[in-house]
Amino acid sequence: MSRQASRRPPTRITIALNARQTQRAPLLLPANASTDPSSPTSIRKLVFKAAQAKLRIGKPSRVFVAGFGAELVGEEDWERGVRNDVSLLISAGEDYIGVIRDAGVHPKANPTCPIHNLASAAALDEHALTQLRTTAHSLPGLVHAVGQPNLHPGTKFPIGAVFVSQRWIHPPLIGGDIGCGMAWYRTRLSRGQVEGDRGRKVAEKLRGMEGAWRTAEARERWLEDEWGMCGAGEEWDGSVGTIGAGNHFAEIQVVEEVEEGCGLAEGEVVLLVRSGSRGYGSSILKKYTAEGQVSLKEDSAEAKEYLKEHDSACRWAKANRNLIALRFLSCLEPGEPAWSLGKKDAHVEDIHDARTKWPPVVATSEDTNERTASSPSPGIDAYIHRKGAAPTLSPGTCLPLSILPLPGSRGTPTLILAPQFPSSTSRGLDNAVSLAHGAGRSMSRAKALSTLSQKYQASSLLEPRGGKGTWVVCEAKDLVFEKAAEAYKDVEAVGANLVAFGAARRVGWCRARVSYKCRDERGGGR
Ligand SMILES: Nc1nc2c(ncn2[C@@H]2O[C@H](COP(=O)(O)O)[C@@H](O)[C@H]2O)c(=O)[nH]1
Ligand SMILES: [Mn+2]
Repeated sequence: MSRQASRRPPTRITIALNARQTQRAPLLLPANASTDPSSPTSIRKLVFKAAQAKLRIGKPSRVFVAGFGAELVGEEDWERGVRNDVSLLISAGEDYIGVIRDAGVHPKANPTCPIHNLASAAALDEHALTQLRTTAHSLPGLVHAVGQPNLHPGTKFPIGAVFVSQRWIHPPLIGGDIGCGMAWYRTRLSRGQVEGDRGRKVAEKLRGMEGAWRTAEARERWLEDEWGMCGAGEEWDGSVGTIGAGNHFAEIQVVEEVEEGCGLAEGEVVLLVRSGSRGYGSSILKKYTAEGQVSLKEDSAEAKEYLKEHDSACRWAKANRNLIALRFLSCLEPGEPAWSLGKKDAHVEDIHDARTKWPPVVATSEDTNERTASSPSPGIDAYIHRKGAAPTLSPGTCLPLSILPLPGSRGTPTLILAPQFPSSTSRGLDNAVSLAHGAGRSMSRAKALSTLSQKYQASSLLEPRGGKGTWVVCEAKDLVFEKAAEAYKDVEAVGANLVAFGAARRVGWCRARVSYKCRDERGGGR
């Protein structure tokens, strides 16, 4: 077991008999258990062993996810299906028993919901496409679905997808990382200070980013914005200012090329932060899906509460990104007065707001209140659910955001995209006023770990080579491979899809010099 794996918390699941679901038992899965069912240390073996001992099932042979009925067969199924608090039903060979508990989920609820697929044939993942179609046609109230070119499979619902609904809200289509987004922050560093071997020195300076920031009072103050407090209590607020798991990162990038007037300048050094609402967002998702429900009726008390909490988590996520940036920039630019004040306003951010009018109304800068001729009818209230996608309109004003980042991976470029609203896309309606917010995975984490750890020495993935790559701070060995550049789709192809569709223009690109994921702050070096 690696040192890092032993430090990761175990996954809490429940196992139950498929044939008699009242017979159940809790089970803790160690972090180093493998999702590969053929491995001697597989989760499947642990689950079967526990089922024999605790549930007294003679010959367990099949496993289903309770409430969904999805069978866990291959490695990808195990990787997607096993999460904290999931209930697995163990079968002795019989088919899944039980109703699909999702409130309002009917296979033909929406047979006519239009689906726009922005991905080219080369990037298509059949499983993700099936999830996109099934979701669009089964959840109530969906009026529009979009597969972005970063489309890839999720546990049940796809990632890199946008779903627009009326009268219904579907929290799982947003997921647990509510408000996950990106922001570029200006730095005062010059290109020369981060180029080549100097990048290593910059990486060395990045310390003190892990763990709680300052005191509980300081964190509470940080979580106050123009609308008041968005703090969620110490259990969650303790992690504000930390990057967290998943594909989150903070990266020092040089703007290699950019069109004038976009808000970034060629040659400048920027910090790109990607993070979300950490444990707070996932606690909200859990709360509203605890009974296995997927859909909330817009006028229900639950839906109203969810929206309130969703908005608060979006504000929390934004405060989190700002604080991460503060922590980084105060290492890099000690004494910089703007940073000692805390918040620096020179940044571009994708802002999440679920509510909108449908069809969307793209405002012009001349008059943000007047509808453009392109919007065919006064909109009706709708909800845009984005997972792995970013909005292209600023909430409130409905003005187009000038630029959005499209990060590839720690070793490949981040494209600078300008959202477009041509009539060929019905003024942004076809792509649901959203763009892919990353290249997306081409390999599951498990596959990346098993194949890339055979192919590369970890150290070779942590340094730039031949003008490519970046200095990487990633002191968790598994993550070196799971997040290697090869585990992601080709960002240029994903960007080209968006451009070909008419959803964006490529106005420039950045290359990372230092990419920060996590540091072992208990004394270990790289
Ligand atoms: N520039 C970087 N891009 C990265 C890194 N790790 C992942 N990524 C890209 O961003 C998205 C993350 O999206 P998510 O919704 O899956 O969180 C991912 O698809 C990659 O394309 C990185 O270290 N640097
Ligand atoms: Mn996220």
